[in-house]
Amino acid sequence: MELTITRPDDWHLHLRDGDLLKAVIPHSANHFGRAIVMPNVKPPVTTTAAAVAYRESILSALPAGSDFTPLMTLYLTDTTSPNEIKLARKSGAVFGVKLYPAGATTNSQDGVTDLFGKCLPVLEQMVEQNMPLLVHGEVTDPEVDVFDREKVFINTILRPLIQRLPLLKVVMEHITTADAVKFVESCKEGFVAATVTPQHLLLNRNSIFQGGLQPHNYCLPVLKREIHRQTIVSAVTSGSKRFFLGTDSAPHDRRNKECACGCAGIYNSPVALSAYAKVFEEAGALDKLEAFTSFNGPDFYGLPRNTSKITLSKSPWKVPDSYSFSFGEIVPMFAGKTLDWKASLN
Ligand SMILES: NC(=O)N[C@@H](CC(=O)O)C(=O)O
Ligand SMILES: [Zn+2]
Ligand SMILES: [Zn+2]
Repeated sequence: MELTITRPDDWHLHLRDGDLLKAVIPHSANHFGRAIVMPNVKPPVTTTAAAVAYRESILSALPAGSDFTPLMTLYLTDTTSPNEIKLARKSGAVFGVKLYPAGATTNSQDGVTDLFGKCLPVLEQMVEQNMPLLVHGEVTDPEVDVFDREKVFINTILRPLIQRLPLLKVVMEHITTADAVKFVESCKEGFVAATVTPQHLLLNRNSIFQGGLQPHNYCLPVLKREIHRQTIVSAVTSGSKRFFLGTDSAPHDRRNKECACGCAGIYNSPVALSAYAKVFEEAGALDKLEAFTSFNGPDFYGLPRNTSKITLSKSPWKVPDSYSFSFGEIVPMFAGKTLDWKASLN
């Protein structure tokens, strides 16, 4: 069986920098036309100038002949100025501003401590400039159970934010709960949308503990109960325009995953399209796959859809146990497993 679809984009991607960037970028460039590149590198990309420089380094790390296009983002801080948003829009290189609640996830320590107290003028300028806010939607209060952090974030931050700024475009990144699905579906279409990762469509929280601790299935927001996974699958395969592909592919060196205090993040770029195809096939919704992978994202961002194509074929392939580089190793999602669908650019 073969399926030819418009080339997908990845609306949530961590490309890192330096050697790691060079190591992982071919896996994205092989399949995706564009990607929204997350700004949580060290130091974080907090200015337009830094975003433009980061973009240059991504372009120079690309394999020869690749036409992959990085879409840059700014890392919102307590001190980001409204003028920075104007500069971002003017640059033509920046397509979103990322909200990391301080301490919520990898390299979020410079993130926002008080969104309403510190960032309202910036958010108002984002409405003005039609600049989307991309949200890591979890509260950081240590009193809140780690499995409830997304739900509490929706109720205490997101809902009030949208009431206050109904014209702000918001992408709830990497949604993990039925609460998030319900919330996104309750908002005005075209203003609030969500990205969905392969892991939150195919795995539930059992997979973190199956047969012993599985660090390579640990990401944030952490995997949830099966009922949440099923609700997200239904939403995504329903054909709704509010949900689109964002892998959240987040490479970490094996040594930083398999240790006493392992990093959060799943490296899924090499397997993402195979994984999404499996989800839509199992739901009997392969006819809805292309909208999710290739239409809903650009439509939301107001960008043209890609014109080139990719073919997904039912030809089983074995995912490598790991990818080795001079500096270390990265273990991908579904390492060592055989996947049914294979993607290749036309
Ligand atoms: N998703 C993750 O578990 N990790 C991401 C950060 C993020 O997207 O929250 C990373 O940068 O490693
Ligand atoms: Zn995140
Ligand atoms: Zn991410």
